[in-house]
Amino acid sequence: MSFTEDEQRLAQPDDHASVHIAAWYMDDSIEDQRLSHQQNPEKPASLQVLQNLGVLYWKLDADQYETDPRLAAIRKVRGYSHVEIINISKDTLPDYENKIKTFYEEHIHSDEEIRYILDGSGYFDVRDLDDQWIRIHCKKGDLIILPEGIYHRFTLDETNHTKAMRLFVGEPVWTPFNRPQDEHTSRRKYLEKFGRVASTA
Ligand SMILES: CSCCC(=O)/C(O)=C/O
Ligand SMILES: [Fe+2]
Repeated sequence: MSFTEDEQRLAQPDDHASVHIAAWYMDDSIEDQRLSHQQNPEKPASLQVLQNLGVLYWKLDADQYETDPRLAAIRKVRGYSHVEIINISKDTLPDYENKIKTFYEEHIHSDEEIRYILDGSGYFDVRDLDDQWIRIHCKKGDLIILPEGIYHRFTLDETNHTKAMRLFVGEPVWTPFNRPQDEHTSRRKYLEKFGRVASTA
């Protein structure tokens, strides 16, 4: 498939120079996962830090998602043929308690995780290369891509509601592989691409 210059430009992730992302290194407290868990003093993580871990980010207009040319270009250029919407709250998500537990287990996937927040908010936590948690506060209009093989988890925040679009290339596979997965092909690929481990292939 070929793309116009316009589509390629529109599909470019936001740049750390022009966009601020709400992300920070977490404290070690085992208090309620929905709290912000900022360190004292706070230790922000820039979009550049996240990009170095393979995380991509766009700020879009969630009120226009059905007609947004930027979202259309991202989907076309990156091949996201599958789209579905998940509405996460006690009243809207079947099997809510189990799902919330599963989302917060540290895991990887064998594909990218692509999430576009249409309403509400929540936290994606990702491990950096020193195994520190970075918490990303995703709100309405945030589209985030976590690369294949990155250790991560998700939780609602204190608003207790996230409505998100989940995108996928082809037939979706949502399977989480809970840590430890150090021998998993996707984990090894991730470390070869973004980590400090030399390729053995
Ligand atoms: C905000 S979408 C729900 C979380 C999810 O799908 C996932 O895979 C978390 O890692
Ligand atoms: Fe996940």
